[in-house]
Amino acid sequence: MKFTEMLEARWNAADTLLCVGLDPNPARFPKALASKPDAIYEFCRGIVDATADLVCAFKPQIAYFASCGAEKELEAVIGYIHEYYPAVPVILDAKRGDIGSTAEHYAREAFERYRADCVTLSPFMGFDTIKPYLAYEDKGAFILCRTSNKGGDDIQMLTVEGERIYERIARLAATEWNTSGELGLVVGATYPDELANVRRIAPELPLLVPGIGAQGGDVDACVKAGVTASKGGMVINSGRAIIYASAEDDWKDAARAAAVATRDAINAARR
Ligand SMILES: O=C(O)c1cc(=O)[nH]c(=O)n1[C@@H]1O[C@H](COP(=O)(O)O)[C@@H](O)[C@H]1O
Repeated sequence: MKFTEMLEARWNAADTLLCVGLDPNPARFPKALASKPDAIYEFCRGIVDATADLVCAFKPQIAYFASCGAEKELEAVIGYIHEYYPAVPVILDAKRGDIGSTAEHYAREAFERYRADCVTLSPFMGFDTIKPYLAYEDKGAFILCRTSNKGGDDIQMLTVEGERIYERIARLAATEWNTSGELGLVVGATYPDELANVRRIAPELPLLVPGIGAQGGDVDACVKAGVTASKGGMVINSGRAIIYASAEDDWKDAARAAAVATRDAINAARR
């Protein structure tokens, strides 16, 4: 099944646009896990089990695993999601971008080694660096467009040939770059005006929207700005605000409660 079909099916079946970000930071783990050798895997598995019915996707961030030498745990977490929650797509947040011959290896890493359904990519080096991922016809890729951080202004807001760079990226991803039909865009919840603009340029593309929760993005504003005509089309990510809702013994229940509240706030905003 293609990534976009899987996402569409999940949006409809579970009635949720929430994505939980798996950004495991041992310094913030519950005390009960701190001394365990497989703490990263156990933490992610606990969060996955506590929230899977509430999400349209999980988004593991590769740096949190790689910085701890925990690539095997990342493989295992993604394998666990596929085995126990096969309807939930996994977006590997790797933000890759390199020349084609190297990109082929990054694509293999994401889709064959880690078995992700989708990956995040930087468009900075141009279309030939995106192409190797599109060769995996069923797999998705979210292209960075208008990122949630302040420094995103430095380049993404520059005007070139009458349009902002983020607008050009949105237009390319919606048209000539989208040869597989599996592209989406990353747009921060922290910039609802630009989010609305991206939605005008790309009326149907899936949008991965980080920046609610710990980064303070407004749920209501971002949902109203980013939904498609049929009130969907968004993968709204929250990481820290959900996965670190408690560091006590109730960490799984607290993560679930935070995820329920976030999913419900998103759904209230789109109805
Ligand atoms: O591509 C991303 O996921 C991403 C893009 C962006 O513009 N801003 C952004 O915060 N992210 C990622 O989204 C997650 C946000 O996590 P929280 O701020 O904890 O909800 C992190 O994994 C970031 O790396």
